[in-house]
Amino acid sequence: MSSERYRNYFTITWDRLHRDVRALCHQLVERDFVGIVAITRGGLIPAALIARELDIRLIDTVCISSYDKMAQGRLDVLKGIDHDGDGWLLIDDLVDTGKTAGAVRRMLPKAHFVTVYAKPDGRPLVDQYLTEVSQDSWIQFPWDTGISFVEPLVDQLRSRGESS
Ligand SMILES: O=P(O)(O)OC[C@H]1O[C@H](OP(=O)(O)OP(=O)(O)O)[C@H](O)[C@@H]1O
Ligand code: HPA
Ligand SMILES: [Mg+2]
Repeated sequence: MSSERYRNYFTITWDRLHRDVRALCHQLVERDFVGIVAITRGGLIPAALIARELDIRLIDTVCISSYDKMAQGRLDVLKGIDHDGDGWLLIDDLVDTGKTAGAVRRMLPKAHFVTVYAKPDGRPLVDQYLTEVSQDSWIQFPWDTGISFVEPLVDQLRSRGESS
């Protein structure tokens, strides 16, 4: 699928991500989980933070490749798992179209599936999420971005010939 369906950026900083994950943990802390299954790669970062908050040491992965930057491609399962997810917490960073979540749900039907961010099309596939993001927004994660210098506005305009 083409990246033209995204019209806005929803930018998440490290600090925002950490606060959001901690808020999600408040909704999970009363439950007992055997362990965590993280969906690579995006699920690995929230999984590590959630494992710390909930004191979970047993962490497994489902390894999936689907998007190439903003373009959705064929979904490849590189590593599956040999149980149905009963008692396990399944974590991804986000659900967008729901294609990845649908495939993992079929593998682990009994897992409790959470994401930090959810777009409307994928939302029904997860048990819990923290923040809803519009379907036409691309979520920019801190591991995909960096801090860079921004030229003062007057200099930007001068170099474009829009100001004296
Ligand atoms: O709901 P969907 O439309 O399937 O999109 C959601 C998936 O896309 C992203 O992973 P991606 O394939 O980009 O790989 P990554 O986790 O390695 O970055 C994200 O981490 C989810 O796993
Ligand atoms: O909005 C998104 N941001 C980052 N990765 C993604 N993979 C699917 N949708 C997204
Ligand atoms: Mg992913």
